[in-house]
Parts: sequence; C-alpha cells; structure tokens
Amino acid sequence: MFSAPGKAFVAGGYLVLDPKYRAFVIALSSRMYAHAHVEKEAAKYTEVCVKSPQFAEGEWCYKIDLSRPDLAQEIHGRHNPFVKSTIDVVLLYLAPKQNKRITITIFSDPEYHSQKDSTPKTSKTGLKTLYYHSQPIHKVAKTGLGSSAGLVACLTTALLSCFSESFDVKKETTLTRIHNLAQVAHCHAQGKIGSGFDVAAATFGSIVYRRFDPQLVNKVIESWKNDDLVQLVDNTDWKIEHTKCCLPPGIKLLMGDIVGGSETPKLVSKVLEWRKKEPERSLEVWTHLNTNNMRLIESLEKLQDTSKIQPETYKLSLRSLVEGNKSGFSDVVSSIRGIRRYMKIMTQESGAEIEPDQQTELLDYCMSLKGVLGGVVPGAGGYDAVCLLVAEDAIPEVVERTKDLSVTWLNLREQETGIREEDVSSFIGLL
Ligand SMILES: Nc1ncnc2c1ncn2[C@@H]1O[C@H](COP(=O)(O)OP(=O)(O)O)[C@@H](O)[C@H]1O
Ligand SMILES: C[C@@](O)(CCOP(=O)(O)OP(=O)(O)O)CC(=O)O
Repeated sequence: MFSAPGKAFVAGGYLVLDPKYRAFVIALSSRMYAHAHVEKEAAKYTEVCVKSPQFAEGEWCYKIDLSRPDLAQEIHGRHNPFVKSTIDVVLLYLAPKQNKRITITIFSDPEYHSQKDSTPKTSKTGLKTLYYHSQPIHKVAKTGLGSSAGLVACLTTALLSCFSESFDVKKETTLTRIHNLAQVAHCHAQGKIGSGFDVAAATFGSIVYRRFDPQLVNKVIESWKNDDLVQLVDNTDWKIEHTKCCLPPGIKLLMGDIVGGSETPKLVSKVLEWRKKEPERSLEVWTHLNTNNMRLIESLEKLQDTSKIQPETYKLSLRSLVEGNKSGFSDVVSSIRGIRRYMKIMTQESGAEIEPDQQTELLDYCMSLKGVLGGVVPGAGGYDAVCLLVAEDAIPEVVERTKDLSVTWLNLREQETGIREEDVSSFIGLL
C-alpha cells in the first residue's frame, strides 16, 4: 500500500505558472492511499478495477486488450477521468505483454472532502477513521487539498508496483518516474497543462517548486506513443525544481476552511488577462511579490539552521513568540506582510477576488494574535480557505480567539514526506 499527501500552496500562486518563478508548497498529514492486489492469469484480456469504497458508485473497472490498450472500456459505463487517464498512461509507458487482473482500492483521509452526508467508520485497530459518503465522488464538495493530484500520484505508484519485482519508492529515480507519469496523467485527465505544483507536492512532499515546460507534456499527449512517453519519463531533463523545504521546529501550519467557494479557473483567467493588458504594471507587482515569496522561503530556511546551530537561542525566541514578541521571527512576519500587500494589489487591479475584503479582515485579525507569524489566502486565493503559520504552543489560544468567526480549523499538520509505503495493518476492517 502506498500513499500521497495533500497540499497547502503557501506562496507563489499564479507566478508558478511561469517557469521564471518558484513557489512554496507544504505537504499535509491528510493522505490518499492505494492498495494493490494482483492476480496473474492467462486470460484473454487485462482487467484493472479501481475501487473507492468511500463514495457511492465508487468502482471503475476497465477491460483492456493489451494489443489495443487505447480502446479500454469501463464495464459499468462510468467515468472517472483521473482514474482512466492514469491507467492509460501507465500502460502506454510499460507496454506489458502478459495479462493480469489488478484490483486497486483507494482510501482518502477525512480532510479532503466535506463531511456532509457521510458516516465515519473506524478500522479494527482503531488507528484509522474514514468517512463514507452517500454521494458519488464528483458530487462531494472538496476542501482544496488537491484530491485529484493525490489520487493520480498514489494510483500511478500502485500500478507501477504491480509490474515490478523490486519497487522502492525511497529511490530518487523511482520517485522521478512516478512524478513524470503522474504529471502526464493529470494533465491528460484535466485536458489542460497547469503548473503541476499539486502533483509535485503529492509526490515529493513539502517543496520549493519550479514548473516544467508545458510543451514537453503536450507533445507526448498529442503523439501518444510508447517511445515518446518513455523518452519523456526516463531520458528527458524536465528542468523542474523540487527542493525540500519545511517549516522550522515549533512552527505549525493551521488550515482554516471558510464557508464559501471560488472557481480557480475564473480567477486564473482574470489574472492572466490583467497580465496581458498591463504588462509593465503586472511585471512590477509580480517582481515585488516574488521578492517577498523568496524572502519567506529564505527566512524559513534560516530559522531551520538557527534551530540546529543555536538551539537554546531558538527555543527562547519561540517562547517569546508565544508571549507575543515576534522579533526573533521578523523576516518571516515582514515577508508574509509583503506577500499579502502585493496579493491585495493584484486583487484590486485585476478584479480577481484573490484576497477579498472578508479574508483581509480575518487575516489581519489572526496576524494580531500572539504566536501567529502570518497568514495568507492559499493557492489561487478566494473564499475557500486561509492558512496561518503559528507557534505550536499558541494554537489553543488562536483557536479560542477565533471560535466565533467564520473559519473552521482543519485537523491537519505539515507532514513533509511525499509518496511513501504504508503499513496495511492500520486498515484492517476497512479493506
Ligand atoms: N478518493 C477518490 N476516489 C476516486 N476518485 C477521486 C478521489 N478523489 C478525487 N478523485 C477524482 O478527482 C476528481 C476531483 O478532481 P478536481 O476537480 O481536479 O479536484 P481537486 O482540486 O481536489 O484535485 C474527482 O471528480 C474524481 O474524478
Ligand atoms: C493559480 C495557481 O497558481 C494555483 C491554484 O492553486 P489552488 O491550490 O487554489 O488550486 P486548486 O487545487 O486547483 O483549487 C494555478 C496553478 O498553478 O495551476
């Protein structure tokens, strides 16, 4: 069994669409899991069944003739573009000769979806609680952790593992292969090439990310040839960057769910329109925004170093932070203020509601609380969520002081690892 984490996109929304800029994505403790079971048999066709028992009608089974895998059909007539595309891409890449029956079971942690109309069920060991929804997956509201990226990343991993005797996700080459295949599958399913930060975080964990050239993936999707895909996945420099980066000790991420929603594609198209219409002004805003994004990353790295080199000094600064003295963390505080200032300018000048007034008010209030380094509207922004960087010991007070506001803090924390192997025994009773 393998799993992939959800994400919080803390810095670099929009800019990450351009490979000139880098972004910071935090991997979260909510994960998506894929368990594979393989039966080798001399059947006339290959069968891949993907089950997602937490959702109504959550079963997609494909009968595949290995000489024409492009003609694979779902036997109930159901559609799950992300499942189908992942199977298509992995089979095009592997071009297997021997038929197999594969069953893959998907589980997802509670924070990915709204828990409305769902029932909890706990494993025999009591270690795992999952929510079972009365609606099919496409009708259940998402919270923005990147469910499709998590699904594609862990399904790609589980499928690859079915065709390899010595599969090891701890190896860098294996992770890169998973990442490259998952990016192709995700783009193909979406019908467009995004920046891919969500797939990269699902694979590599908390990272500073620079995107790939969309043409690389476009060409392979157009040609749909095994040779081209193998060349792209195993022998091409994607020129991406995925440098590990995580929060310093004692600093935690709080993700707040806001009642409301935004449509990312609409926000993105408004911002890109503004960029076209006002090239000079938008470049100026993006340059300032990028300076602050990079300052945030650098200051977090510096704190990480201080915590190792001068642990006592660091502990004292953390304690002062909880008491309301933020001076040991002033670079983080001022870079987050800078990020927000330019996100707000982008909101006002592009007309895209990236940091709407309602969010500004909430974030300003949260940033005035003891122990809070800062907060942003993550990703594309809008009315979906906020995230804060907070001293761990200040969290109970932050929760208390925001209890009457329109925000629900999710039960999440940073978990910096990307794809990893899981112990299936925690799922006994659910599998
Ligand atoms: N647990 C799951 N089981 C099966 N399919 C899933 C699951 N989670 C996500 N998906 C697929 O991903 C789609 C959601 O993708 P998308 O709309 O891009 O949302 P997100 O922003 O969360 O990635 C679902 O409609 C479904 O096709
Ligand atoms: C604007 C963006 O840079 C980031 C969007 O980030 P979100 O995390 O808001 O996205 P969804 O998970 O699709 O809702 C577009 C991109 O990079 O693809």
